[in-house]
Amino acid sequence: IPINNNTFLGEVCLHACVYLPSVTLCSGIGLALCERLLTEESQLRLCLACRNLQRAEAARASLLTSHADASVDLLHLDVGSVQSVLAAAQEVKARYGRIDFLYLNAGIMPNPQVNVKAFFKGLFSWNVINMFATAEGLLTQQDLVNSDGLQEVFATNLFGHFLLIRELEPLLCKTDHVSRVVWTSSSNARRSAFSMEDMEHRNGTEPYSSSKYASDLLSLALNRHKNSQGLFSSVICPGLVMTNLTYGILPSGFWTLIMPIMWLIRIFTNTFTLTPYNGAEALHWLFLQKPESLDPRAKYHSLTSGLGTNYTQPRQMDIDEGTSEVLYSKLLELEKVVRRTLSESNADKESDGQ
Ligand SMILES: NC(=O)C1=CN([C@@H]2O[C@H](COP(=O)(O)OP(=O)(O)OC[C@H]3O[C@@H](n4cnc5c(N)ncnc54)[C@H](OP(=O)(O)O)[C@@H]3O)[C@@H](O)[C@H]2O)C=CC1
Ligand SMILES: CC(C)=CCC[C@@H](C)[C@H]1CC[C@H]2C3=C(CC[C@]12C)[C@@]1(C)CCC(=O)[C@@H](C)[C@@H]1CC3
Repeated sequence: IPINNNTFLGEVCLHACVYLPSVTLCSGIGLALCERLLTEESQLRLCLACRNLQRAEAARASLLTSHADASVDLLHLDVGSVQSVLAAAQEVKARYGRIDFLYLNAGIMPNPQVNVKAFFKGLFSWNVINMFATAEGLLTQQDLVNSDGLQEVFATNLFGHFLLIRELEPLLCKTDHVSRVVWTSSSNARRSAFSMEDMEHRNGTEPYSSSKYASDLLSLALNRHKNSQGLFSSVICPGLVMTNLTYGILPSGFWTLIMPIMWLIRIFTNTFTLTPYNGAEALHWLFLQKPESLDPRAKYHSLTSGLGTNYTQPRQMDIDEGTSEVLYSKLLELEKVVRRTLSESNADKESDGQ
């Protein structure tokens, strides 16, 4: 089945398996991306990996409404749980022979707090555009420890994805085939929010910013280690998109009030993509690119002009090889620890059951 006009996947392919770790019920950047990919290439085989199968079923139904012949599989995956990631990866390996695209889209920002004073100070400063694009200095979150003993934001936004890639290496790293992983990072990613001594961000108040910076570093390391095995990694920022994540930052009535202002600001700020469709621009654009033509040090931004035209722009990330290598080694170490802990606790459960 010819799957698209781009040569990087080969002229003929049995099926393209595009794998998406999260989709929100009839909304969100993940679902918008699925819509756009199916519009681009109806022969794709999508697998929606979601923690809530009811919502996943609804997302699937909405995709099939507009693409009746599409092939859309579902998979249960809570990317914030080690056990769930391992089980989901087993299932993927049993179902599919290869993966062309792995979109790492799941992300959380729990208990966000806006620094109102900093917002009004920023509003009347030269930094105002940057503040609206990155929320630098505006947002803090309260993180929790999950049942694996990991910080929840780190586990969901970074480590679960890392573990998934590690587990899926047999499908992603094939010498005769090119695979792609795409991280939905953020322009909120900031070097100063990340500390190698505290990569889980146990002691800070910006776990979201820290986890997104870590994903930027990890993508660089993955390219260094895996390009020779046919795996290519890229990073995007969708801009400011109105989704559940953003609505969760302020009370809903407040958003209704400021929405007209947001649309007004959008005329001057191309990072205000606002709709999930626009936010998925860079994800969709990457789907059409040859991996060798991409810059491993660039973050690809979805942007929308004042006139409403969508485009993708690469911007250099504030990352370096040395730091990315140290993070990669630390993640491999942590992987060993969580695997050992999990097998010990499974052994304990078995002996308790006997
Ligand atoms: N909105 C924005 O302005 C920006 C968003 N981003 C990033 O874009 C990505 C998508 O977010 P967005 O669409 O905005 O927000 P949504 O909250 O709409 O989507 C986040 C998705 O992640 C899923 N998810 C969260 N935790 C898990 C988990 N443990 N296991 C599996 N899936 C999970 C959610 O599932 P469920 O449906 O079950 O809740 C949801 O579908 C995130 O990584 C976010 O950080 C980056 C920059 C800006
Ligand atoms: C009136 C008050 C006190 C605040 C209203 C505006 C902010 C809530 C708003 C300004 C910049 C926005 C922003 C994001 C969320 C909402 C803002 C803080 C993001 C953090 C959402 C998630 C991301 O990853 C970023 C890229 C966004 C950057 C800008």
